[in-house]
Amino acid sequence: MSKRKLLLVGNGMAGVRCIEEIIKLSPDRFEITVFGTEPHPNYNRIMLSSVLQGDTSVDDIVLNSYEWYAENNIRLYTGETVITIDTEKKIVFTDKNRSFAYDDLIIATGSNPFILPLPGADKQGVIGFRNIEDCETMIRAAEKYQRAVVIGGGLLGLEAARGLLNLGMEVDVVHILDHLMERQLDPTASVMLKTELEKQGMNFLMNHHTEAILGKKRVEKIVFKDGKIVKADLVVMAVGIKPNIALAKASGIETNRGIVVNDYMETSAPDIYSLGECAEHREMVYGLVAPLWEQAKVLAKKICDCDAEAGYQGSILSTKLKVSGVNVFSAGEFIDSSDTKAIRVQDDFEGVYKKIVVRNDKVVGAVLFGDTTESTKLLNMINNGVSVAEIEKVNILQSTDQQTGESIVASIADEEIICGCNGVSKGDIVAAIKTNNLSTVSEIKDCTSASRSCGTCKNLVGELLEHTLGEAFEKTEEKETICACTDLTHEEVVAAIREKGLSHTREVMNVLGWQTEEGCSKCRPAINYYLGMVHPIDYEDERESRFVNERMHANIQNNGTYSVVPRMYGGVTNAADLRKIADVADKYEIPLLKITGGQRIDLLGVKKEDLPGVWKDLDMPSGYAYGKAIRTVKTCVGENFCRFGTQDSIGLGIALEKKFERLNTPHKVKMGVSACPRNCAESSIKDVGIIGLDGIWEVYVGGNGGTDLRSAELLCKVKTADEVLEVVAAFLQYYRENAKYLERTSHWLERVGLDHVKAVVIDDGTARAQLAERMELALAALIQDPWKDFIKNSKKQEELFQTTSLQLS
Ligand SMILES: Cc1cc2nc3c(=O)[nH]c(=O)nc-3n(C[C@H](O)[C@H](O)[C@H](O)COP(=O)(O)OP(=O)(O)OC[C@H]3O[C@@H](n4cnc5c(N)ncnc54)[C@H](O)[C@@H]3O)c2cc1C
Ligand SMILES: NC(=O)c1ccc[n+]([C@@H]2O[C@H](COP(=O)([O-])OP(=O)(O)OC[C@H]3O[C@@H](n4cnc5c(N)ncnc54)[C@H](O)[C@@H]3O)[C@@H](O)[C@H]2O)c1
Ligand code: SF4
Ligand code: FES
Repeated sequence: MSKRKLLLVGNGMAGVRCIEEIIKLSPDRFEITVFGTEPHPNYNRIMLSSVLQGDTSVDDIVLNSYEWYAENNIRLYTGETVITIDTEKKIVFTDKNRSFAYDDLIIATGSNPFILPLPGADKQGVIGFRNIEDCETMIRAAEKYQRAVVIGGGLLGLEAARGLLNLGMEVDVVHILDHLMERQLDPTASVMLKTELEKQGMNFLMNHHTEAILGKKRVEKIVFKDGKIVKADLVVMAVGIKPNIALAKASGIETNRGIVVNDYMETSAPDIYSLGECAEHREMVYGLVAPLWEQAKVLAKKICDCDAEAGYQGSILSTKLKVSGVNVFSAGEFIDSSDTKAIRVQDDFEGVYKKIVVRNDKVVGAVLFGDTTESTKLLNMINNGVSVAEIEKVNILQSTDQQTGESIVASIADEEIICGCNGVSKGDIVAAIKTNNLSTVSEIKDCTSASRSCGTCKNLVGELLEHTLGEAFEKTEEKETICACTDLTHEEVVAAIREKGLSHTREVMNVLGWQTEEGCSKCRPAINYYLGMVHPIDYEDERESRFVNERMHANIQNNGTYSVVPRMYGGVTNAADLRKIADVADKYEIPLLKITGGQRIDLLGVKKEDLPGVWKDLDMPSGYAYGKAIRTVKTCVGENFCRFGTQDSIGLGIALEKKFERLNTPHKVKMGVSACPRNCAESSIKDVGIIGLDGIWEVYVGGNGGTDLRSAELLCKVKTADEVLEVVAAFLQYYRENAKYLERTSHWLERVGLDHVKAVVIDDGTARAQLAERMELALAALIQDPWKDFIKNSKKQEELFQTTSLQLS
């Protein structure tokens, strides 16, 4: 039976979550294609506040990597916007003049920030806060400018303001009303919040109505209705959001504030569904993630023809402010009304305020400030309409452990939600712990998604783990296992491979009692690496256990094309190679040639089916730009041409690259060789960096120029290039044998310490010689260049391009 074509418009949190649910229910039912305007895979938008506040990086908030799409056979078009839908012919049209037919279509286009239509709102430096680009704009502005104004004292405005303060800016928050977060807090909590944030350095302009934004090209000042003026180098508008309904409207689908859907997320057009912030259900549009998870489950069941039961019934909203040092929670109806009664506890000494709102003996809303321990319990009471008639009212506001000495998790029912951000219940977590023998919070995160987003439920998840494991908890908590498929750590798996002589992946999994049949995308590449490292001569690399870029020998790009980087030893090229590259670029219409940071030429935008032809015509070795392997050796000009040069940096760089090329390592390894301390090859931020002085080479290790910037540390000084090669061989072999898979040299060195590495690699001559010997063995066993191997081997071509037949001319 041919698969139905499922198109998702909107590569964001709601849409992709729905695809995940669909794949769980019916993995082979659909041929899936996803379009996203943003040039990124799906990421955790919630965490942008944490990125801005410096608590995490953009790389760490990716929810579904490009590999995930490839592994699930999902065609992804990033940077491409669907502009209209022909609902009769069932075709979508994109801004790249392409059209795609569908059987089923999901619209999950989210929201746009509301930008106040003020004079001057189009000036440079006036932005919303919605995506990675906005976040990066703020980070860049903070490097150059001093004064930021955030308009809007809601959740987003306050989280943005905290981030800008962390970035060193002075921040004014302009709020139109008397009270901050009036949509979530009562006046008492709001005043306490303002006091706390003022202590943190935020300045508030309450009751201020912005009239205009002034400045030449860039914003310089803002003016208020009362004539007051404040200086501003950056203005962030956080005054609410508008559902993004442009596509639905342009396509004749019924819209109101959002895209109108029924309880099964069906729109007015046949086979078109909608969910997330763009959808309007029973006259409600939501601006938080919890409702989206419920909608995603219902829609996945509907679209897979499973019983979607009563459908989506709407959600009760709850929020937590993500500003460090401030605990604020709000849920349901938090303002008193004539038919409600409230229980309040206020402790001005401790800065704690708790209020619950009760109607007809049922909790219908709550506000907590200062101590939010009870948030999960209260949210579940609200969601489940629990009667409090028989409960001593004030006890509801006390931790269960204060009353009974027991952890709060004991009193939570199985169906109650522990992680609101990801919709994970206590029952889900307990079942995951028991079925998969989970022993850490991080394993629970991998397995269930609980604590994957804002992280405020982490403590509760930890308590639940402790409660579920009981006696066993202490013993296992600190252990960092490879993944949820096993209880074993990286070190234990490597030791077992050595001791038991295990020689292939299946054997490792069977003998070591893996809890899943096929392993997962974390353990399979790791086992494959460890087997190759332990048995360099006999082990046959398992291509299917490698990440998609390594399987393809090229880097997949955000539009589904590939980038190809040929090797240029030491960053040195010649006229013949440049001519070949130019001819290949012309022949295959390669849209972009770019010099990389490692001094190589990157051919970007190569079509998958052109890869073999490109490799054949280039007739150059692979630069391994896609591999967990030795990447580039960057060199400076050195003594041959530079007047400061003391040594032959190019010669040494080429020798290093030729010696170690194609070597598999736990993570990528970059090197640099400079011929004087001016360090033009940036040796001090390389995994291995060499700096030449008169008659001496200094060898530095553990540097990193990426997200976790780290200076390399001096390992040793040697006199000759041969000694450099020997020391580097010993260092790399020690790293290969002892680091965890996917651990960069910088993290590994921080974990084990430079002194330890020096003691083995430098001070102990015997150990160094043995390491260098084992390195020689590994180098001798290296396969030939993968591109050359590939163009000669038709079986490999078939495997690689299962669906595309290739003719090599
Ligand atoms: C900084 C910040 C912090 C937040 N913190 C929290 C929090 O702590 N808790 C919480 O519950 N919620 C929070 N939210 C809200 C939460 O992120 C959203 O509710 C959620 O992302 C909505 O998901 P969505 O898929 O509906 O929309 P989005 O995640 O916005 O995804 C929609 C995607 O569709 C794309 N798109 C739009 N039109 C088209 C088109 N025509 N063609 C192709 N692609 C298109 C958009 O570019 C976008 O990438 C926060 C939001 C922000 C901005
Ligand atoms: N922690 C979280 O849960 C979290 C964090 C960030 C964003 N979000 C979500 O993202 C969305 C956007 O957040 P938001 O804070 O922009 O929306 P919001 O609607 O919650 O708050 C906007 C605030 O701006 C104020 N405002 C409106 N017009 C104004 C004006 N002219 N001048 C000054 N103030 C004005 C409003 O009074 C309101 O308090 C919301 O759906 C929110 O729930 C949630
Ligand atoms: S590092 Fe020194 S020798 Fe090398 S190019 Fe720069 S200045 Fe010249
Ligand atoms: S509540 Fe936010 S990650 Fe769990």
